[in-house]
Amino acid sequence: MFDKSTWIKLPRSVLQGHGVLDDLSAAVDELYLSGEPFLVTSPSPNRIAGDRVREQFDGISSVSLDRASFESVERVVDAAREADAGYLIALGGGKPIDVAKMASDRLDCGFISVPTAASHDGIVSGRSSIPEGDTRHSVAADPPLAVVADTELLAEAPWELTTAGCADIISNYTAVKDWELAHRLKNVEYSEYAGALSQMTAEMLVGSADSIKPGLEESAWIVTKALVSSGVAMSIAGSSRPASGAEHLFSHQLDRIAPGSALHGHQVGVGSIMTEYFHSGARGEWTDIRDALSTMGAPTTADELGIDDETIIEALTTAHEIRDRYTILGNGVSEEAAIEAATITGVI
Ligand SMILES: NC(=O)C1=CN([C@@H]2O[C@H](COP(=O)(O)OP(=O)(O)OC[C@H]3O[C@@H](n4cnc5c(N)ncnc54)[C@H](O)[C@@H]3O)[C@@H](O)[C@H]2O)C=CC1
Ligand SMILES: O=C(CO)COP(=O)(O)O
Ligand SMILES: [Zn+2]
Repeated sequence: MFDKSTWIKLPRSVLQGHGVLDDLSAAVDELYLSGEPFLVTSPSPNRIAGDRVREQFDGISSVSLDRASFESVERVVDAAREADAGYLIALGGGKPIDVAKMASDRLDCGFISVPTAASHDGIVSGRSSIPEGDTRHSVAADPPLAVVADTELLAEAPWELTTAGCADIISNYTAVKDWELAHRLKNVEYSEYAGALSQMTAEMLVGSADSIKPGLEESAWIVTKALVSSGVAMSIAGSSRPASGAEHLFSHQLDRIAPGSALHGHQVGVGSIMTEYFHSGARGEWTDIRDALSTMGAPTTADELGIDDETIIEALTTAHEIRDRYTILGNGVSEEAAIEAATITGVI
């Protein structure tokens, strides 16, 4: 008997372009939702674009969060219940979007993703990435019902947020290699479609590197398209595997031991240089990853991340502990091997 089955969940609408934030209520109308909207945001996005949302949804209740945590999810669930919300609107970077994604799952309602930064590929994905104690949970949740990505707003965000988005996409190269490795060695389920889409997304972004420059709205356009595509790859896979390998484990570990030091995308980019070295050796493709990051203005060294060498080595040697996800790090790299990789690649 043929017993395979899959359920791919994707957004119904993706609006991307200049000024589309003002079409948010029209996009919501198209979804035939019932009940009141509830806004989930964080301080800077709220200051920058909160009023443009409030103008379209009279009297909308909201919560502004400082961090992504299970406690923040509970706060949103309680406040949204109190406001009798029918659906959530997530406005901001990766953190409010991840929290709203998980809260909407708990509340059994939909949410709309309104990114204010092209900084991460969780804009569209059906995963929520939430730290807790010594681990990091990649929680299955429904993807947004709609995504409203205003390239005018995204282009006005600090440039480093856009370079973080570029680096989150470039890290797909090593994430896919880790996934293939886990498939070969551990029989982890692998999707050719999701793997190919994720890799192609990284290749297309690198191919457009010359058009990714500060002050160009087209940059926000190109990067956001790539972030959407990478999120779709995660939805096809039903896992963050296509976009999250050992370089993400390294970044999650940095979040634990050096919280708030650097942006998620920048950390995974630097991680990718070193994990590519582990995959293919001194003459391997790590130089391509480093050069692509550097062309787009993303950090390639510990110094540029603002993190000291010892912390980089600690994160690299302990990254495999953060979650049960087989990668090139296997059961852990030794301190000597980590120092050699970080030194040869110029990270430290
Ligand atoms: N669920 C998923 O599939 C994925 C989740 N993530 C998660 O997303 C998070 C990383 O996303 P980030 O956006 O880097 O984090 P973030 O939400 O903390 O944003 C970074 C900073 O940029 C500020 N910001 C956002 N938009 C701005 C604007 N227009 N102008 C000025 N400041 C602005 C925020 O207030 C914050 O201080 C991590 O927690 C990561 O684990 C990342 C990728 C995929
Ligand atoms: O950041 C991600 C993809 O870019 C996904 O996050 P996780 O590593 O938590 O699954
Ligand atoms: Zn990421």
